[in-house]
Amino acid sequence: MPQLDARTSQAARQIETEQEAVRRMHERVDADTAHLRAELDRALRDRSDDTTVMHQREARVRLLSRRLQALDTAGHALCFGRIDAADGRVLHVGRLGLQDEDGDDGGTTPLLVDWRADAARPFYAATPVHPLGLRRRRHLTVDGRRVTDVTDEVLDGSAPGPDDVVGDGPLHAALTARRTGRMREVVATLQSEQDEIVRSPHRGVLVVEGGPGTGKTVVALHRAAYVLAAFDGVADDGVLVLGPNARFLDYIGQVLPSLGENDVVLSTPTALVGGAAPAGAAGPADPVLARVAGRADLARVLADAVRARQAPDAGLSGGLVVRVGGDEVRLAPDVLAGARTRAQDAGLPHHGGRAVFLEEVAEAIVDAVQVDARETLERIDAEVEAMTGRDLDAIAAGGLRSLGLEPLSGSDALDEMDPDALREDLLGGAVLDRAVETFWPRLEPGQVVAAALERAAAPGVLPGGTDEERAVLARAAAGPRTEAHLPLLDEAGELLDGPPPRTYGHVVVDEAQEVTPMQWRAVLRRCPSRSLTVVGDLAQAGPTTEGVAWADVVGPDLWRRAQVRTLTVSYRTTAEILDVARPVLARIAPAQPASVAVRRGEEPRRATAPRGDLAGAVVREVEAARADVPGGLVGVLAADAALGDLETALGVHGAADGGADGDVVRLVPVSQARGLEFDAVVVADPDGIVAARSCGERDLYVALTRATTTLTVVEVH
Ligand SMILES: Nc1ncnc2c1ncn2[C@@H]1O[C@H](COP(=O)(O)OP(=O)(O)OP(=O)(O)O)[C@@H](O)[C@H]1O
Repeated sequence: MPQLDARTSQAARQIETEQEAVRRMHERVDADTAHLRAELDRALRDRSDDTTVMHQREARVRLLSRRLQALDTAGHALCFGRIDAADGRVLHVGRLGLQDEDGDDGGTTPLLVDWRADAARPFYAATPVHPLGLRRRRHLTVDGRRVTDVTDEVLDGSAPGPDDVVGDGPLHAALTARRTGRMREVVATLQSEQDEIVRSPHRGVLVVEGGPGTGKTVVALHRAAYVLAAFDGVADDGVLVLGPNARFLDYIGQVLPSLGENDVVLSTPTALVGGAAPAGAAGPADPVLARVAGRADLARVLADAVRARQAPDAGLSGGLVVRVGGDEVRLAPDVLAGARTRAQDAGLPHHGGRAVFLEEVAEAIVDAVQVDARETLERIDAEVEAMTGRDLDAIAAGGLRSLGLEPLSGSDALDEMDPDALREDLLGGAVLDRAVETFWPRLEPGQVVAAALERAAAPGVLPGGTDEERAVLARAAAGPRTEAHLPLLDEAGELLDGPPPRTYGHVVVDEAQEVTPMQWRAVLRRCPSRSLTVVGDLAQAGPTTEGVAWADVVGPDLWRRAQVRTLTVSYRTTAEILDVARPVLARIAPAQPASVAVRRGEEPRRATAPRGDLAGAVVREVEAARADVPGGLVGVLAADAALGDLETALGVHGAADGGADGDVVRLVPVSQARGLEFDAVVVADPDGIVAARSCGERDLYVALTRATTTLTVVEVH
C-alpha cells in the first residue's frame, strides 16, 4: 500500500520534528518546577508578625502552588497541537503556557501556548471555511513524553504538501476509544461550537442546553478550567461543580485535575446543603414531597414562619414587665411594637434582628426608669414643698452651702443612676434575655421548617396545591427528615443567621434540569457573584422538575440575564442509536429537534424475555454486548425495582456504590444514569422503566442514549 507507506514515512519525519519540540518543552517544565519548588520552600519559611506581609506571603504561596499544580499535569499530553499560520509562524498549543528565554537580552518567546490563551483560539475555531489565517492545524498524539503520531488538517484549501500528514482526525479516535468508566478531558479535540462556549467572556449566567451526548458536561468542565484562569478573582474564591449524584461525580472527577485544576469542589445539590443535617440523617424523599417541597413558594412560607415568631401583635397585648433593682418596669404593647418595627426594618436575619429588638427593649426600659426616677423626685419635691411651704432647692442649697458643698439638682441626681451602666447590665444579663425570648425567640432551622411545612399544608397557602400534596406536606412537618427537607433547612438557616460562610466565585451546575427551585436558591446563596455555567437538557428532567422550562429552572431573575447556547451534535452515540431514541423524544419533548450524530454504527438489537425471566435474557444479551466491545464497558440499565434480580443474575452490584473500578459490566438504576456513558448498553424492560416513575418516558430516553457503540433493548413479553 504505497499511500500508507508514504504517510508512514512522512509521519515518522514529522513525529521526529515534534519530538524535538516536545523534549525542549519538558526540559523547561523540569527547570521551572525545580525553580518554583525552591521559591515555594522559601515562601513557606518566611515568617513575620506583620499581617500585611503575611497576607502577601499567603497570596504568593497560593500563586506558586497553582503554577506547580499546572506544571504537574505535564505528564498528560503536555502539548497536543500546533498551528501554522499562512505567514509561516508556528505555535504549539498545550495544557499550560511555557516561555523560552532567548539569548542574553532577557526576552522570551512562547514555547507552548496555554489552550485557554487567546492565541490558542484558532486551534479550536479555524475551519476550512474560516481558516482564521491558518494554513494547517496539527494534532499530536503523545504518550508521556513521547510523541507517537501527528495528524494534520490543511485549512487554506491548498493541496497537502510533503510535510502534511493527513489522516483520520483525533476526534474520531477519541470518540471510538473504549470507555473506562471515567470521563476524560477533551482539551485536544474540543470542537469549535464547544470552544466558543468554553471561552465565552460572559460573566453572568451561561445556560448550555443540548441533547444527550452533545458534550454539555465536557464543555461545562472545560469552562470551569477556563474561568479559573481567565476571570479575575475566581481562582481565589474557588469553583464549585454540582452534579446529580455521587456516581456521576465519580465519573467526572478526573477531568479537572487532569487539566491542572485540583481546587475545584465537586458536590451534589443534596450534599451541598447536607451540612444543615447530621450526616446520614436525611433519607430519600418521596417524589411528591421532593417536587412540592422544591417549589420556590416555600421560600415565602419559610420567611412568613420566621416573621410570625418576631413579636407578633397577638403576643404583645400583656406588654412586658421586668424587675430593675427593686422595682417593676412595665413596657406597653405599643412600645414593644415600635421596637419590633425598628428591629425588622434593620433588614437582618432573625437572630440579628433579635439583638436589635433586645437593644430597643433595653433602651425603652432605661427611658422608663429615667422617667420613673424623674417623676419620683418631682413627687418628693412637691410633697416636701407642700409640707414646708418652701422651695426645696433653696432649703437644700442653703443647708449644703452652710457645709461648704454644692447642691445637686434633680437631673444631677438622675445622672447618678447612670443609664449606660443600666443598659449594659440589661444587655449583659439573663433577665431581659429571658423576658425577650417569649416575644422574639431564638430558633432552630428545624423548628422553622416544621412550622413552614405545616403552614404550607393548609388550604390556599400554596397556589394550585393538590390534596395529596397537602397531605404529604403535613406528614413531612412531623415526620423524619428527608433530602427534600435539606434545602428548606438551608433556607431557614439563612433566614435565621444569614448566608453560609463558604461561597464560590463561579458555580457549574450540571444536569441542571434536575435541580428544584429550592435547591437553586441554596446554590445561588453560595454564588454571590451570580457567575454560573448551567448545563442540562429539559427532555431528561427527573420526577421533581418534569415539565418545567428554563425560566422556571433557574428562576425569572437569572433567566432574564442569562445567555443561552445550544449544542446540536451528538458525539457520544451513533446515528442508529439516536434513531431508536427519536420516537421517545417526540413524545416527551415534541418541540426539541433531535441532535445530529457524528458517527454511524451498528443497528441496535432487540431481544425479548418471557415474563418472569428478564434476568436470564439480560445475562445472554450482556454476553453478546461484551463481545461487541472487547475490553469495553457494558452498562445494564433497568428500573430501580428490577435491580435485585439482575444483581444476582449478573453477579454485580447495582446499588449506589458507583461500581468498582475495573468492572466490565455495570448495573445502574435508570434514576442514576443521567450523564453516564458506556461502550455498550443493555436496556432491561423498557416498559418497566416507563411504568416505574412519573418521569418513566424520560428515564427511558436517558437509558437509550448512554451507549457509544452498541445498544440492545430487552423487552418483556
Ligand atoms: N470535542 C470532543 N472531543 C472528544 N470527545 C468529546 C467531545 N465532545 C464530547 N465528547 C465526548 O462525547 C461524550 C458525551 O459528552 P458529554 O457527556 O459531555 O455529553 P452531555 O451532553 O453532557 O450528555 P448527557 O446529556 O447525556 O449528560 C463524552 O464521552 C465526551 O467525552
